[in-house]
Amino acid sequence: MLRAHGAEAVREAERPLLEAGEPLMLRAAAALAERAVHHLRSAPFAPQVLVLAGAGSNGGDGLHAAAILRREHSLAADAITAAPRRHEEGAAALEAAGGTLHPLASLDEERLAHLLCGADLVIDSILGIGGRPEVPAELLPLLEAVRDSGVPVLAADLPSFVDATTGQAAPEALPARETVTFGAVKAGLLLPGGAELAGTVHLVDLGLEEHLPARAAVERLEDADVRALLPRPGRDSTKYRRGVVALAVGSEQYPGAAVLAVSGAARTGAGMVRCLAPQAVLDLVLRARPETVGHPVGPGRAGGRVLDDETLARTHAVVIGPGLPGDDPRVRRGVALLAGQMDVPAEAPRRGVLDAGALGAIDPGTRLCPDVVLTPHRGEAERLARRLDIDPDLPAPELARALAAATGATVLLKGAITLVAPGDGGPLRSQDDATPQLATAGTGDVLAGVLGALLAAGLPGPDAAALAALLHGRAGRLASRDGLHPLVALDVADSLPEAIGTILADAQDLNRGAR
Ligand SMILES: NC(=O)C1=CN([C@@H]2O[C@H](COP(=O)(O)OP(=O)(O)OC[C@H]3O[C@@H](n4cnc5c(N)ncnc54)[C@H](O)[C@@H]3O)[C@@H](O)[C@H]2O)[C@@H](O)CC1
Ligand SMILES: Nc1ncnc2c1ncn2[C@@H]1O[C@H](COP(=O)(O)OP(=O)(O)O)[C@@H](O)[C@H]1O
Ligand SMILES: [K+]
Repeated sequence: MLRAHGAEAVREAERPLLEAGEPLMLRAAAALAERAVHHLRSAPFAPQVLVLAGAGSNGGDGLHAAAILRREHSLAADAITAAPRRHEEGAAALEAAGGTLHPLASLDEERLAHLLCGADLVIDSILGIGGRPEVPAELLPLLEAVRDSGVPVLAADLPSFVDATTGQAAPEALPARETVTFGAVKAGLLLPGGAELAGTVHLVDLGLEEHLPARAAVERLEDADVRALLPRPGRDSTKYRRGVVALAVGSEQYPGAAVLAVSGAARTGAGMVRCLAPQAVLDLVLRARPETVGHPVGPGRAGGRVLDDETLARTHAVVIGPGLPGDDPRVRRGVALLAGQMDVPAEAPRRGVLDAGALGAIDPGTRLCPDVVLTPHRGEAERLARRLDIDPDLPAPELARALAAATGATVLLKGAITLVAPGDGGPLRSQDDATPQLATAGTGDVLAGVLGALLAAGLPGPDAAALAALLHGRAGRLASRDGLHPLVALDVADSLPEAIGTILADAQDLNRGAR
């Protein structure tokens, strides 16, 4: 699991080390220089490095790195000082190593273009964790020139003009090929804004770990977490023990959503998938997925329960919403079931997914638990926020958190980066596994099914949600050959087994699973 921290937590963790006289900046600079050398390994003869240096400690990192590149790697490294002041110690080190510092104010357009023309790598060390997401006017031409030059950028600690805690970024901030981050991954590198600019994140150990708070600000599941979390069938498994998921999905208007959600659940390894839908929808579902257990709903049954007590007691999670109009009786009943407002046996499921049409049934009085996951995209999240008297314009992390706090449910906010705000107030999860090819109708229905299967298997809501986002994203990447070609939603469901298998096989511990 990747654990990221905000600026304050990092400063607090650094404090005791700095007080003990640990040379943190020199360690950071050495690591930065090493990564620069790595990036220049296939550069032409006598490559040149240009450091953009601010006046704070981030500038110090860049200037010391340039000095190390000169002293220890005999590379031509010079700097542009991007603030009226400069980091004096770093500047002295670079000058002592024979480097040149060009004050930005002394460079006209032509001279700047000339410097960039000769550069093989730019190190962005204008601002680090002290940075705010606004670019001063005098720096705009510099950033534009670097961007236009196409020279690869290595960011020191985090891309400049990104908020290390929230990820908010100035629109003019420079995208990096790699970010060499010091001591701890910064939360802003995993959140929308910063994540798009960071490139690959390379963490440098500065010995901060034991001083960081036990609780991260943002977490991200990685392959090893999938292997730890994903339940695998064993010799004593039965279809009931693996988890039974019931999906109230699909209507006359949107029958296909049922096929997609059911396929997502089945392909994730649910023990049994029940589908509660009108007969015409069930016919379609059964043609595509004959293993589905159908429960017809419709005229004459609209007021009554679809699953009897015994069946409900042997169902472990529900998915309500894909392909349902807001006034469908299954929505009202499903939300009431998950909110504990229905007269059902104690074993009836209180965990599940509320998606699409079901999100409209949540009002200020709805109290849910963290094992219920709401799965809005941005538009749905904003509509829900208005109904719950939450500012719909909040940045995504705050919006997800506010919706979770207001409902008690876990909120999975879909997007290029999918955020999960746990209903119990636990650390925000941020998953960046997807491809823009997933931006096509119906892929969200598949996600709801994946999540339903994981909840039915017994995973806690926040883990199930982050894991579903990861598996769905990976399946999307497989189905589109890493974003190369278009996909349709059913391709995503069909790629789930391979996505899962590839992650599990990578651990070479296949014999732990079923044989
Ligand atoms: N504290 C430590 O022990 C270590 C810090 N290190 C580096 O130090 C960095 C933090 O250094 P600083 O606290 O000096 O902060 P920065 O170097 O990030 O920023 C310097 C100052 O610039 C100003 N500023 C912020 N946003 C601005 C904007 N948009 N336009 C113009 N000016 C702006 C602020 O006054 C800020 O304090 C880290 O990111 C890391 O790179 C490393 O050397 C490792 C050790
Ligand atoms: N630009 C994008 N990059 C990566 N993933 C995306 C992008 N746009 C959408 N997605 C993903 O595609 C899915 C779309 O879901 P949703 O909007 O609910 O679609 P639908 O309602 O048509 O099923 C979500 O999982 C979302 O995270
Ligand atoms: K930086």
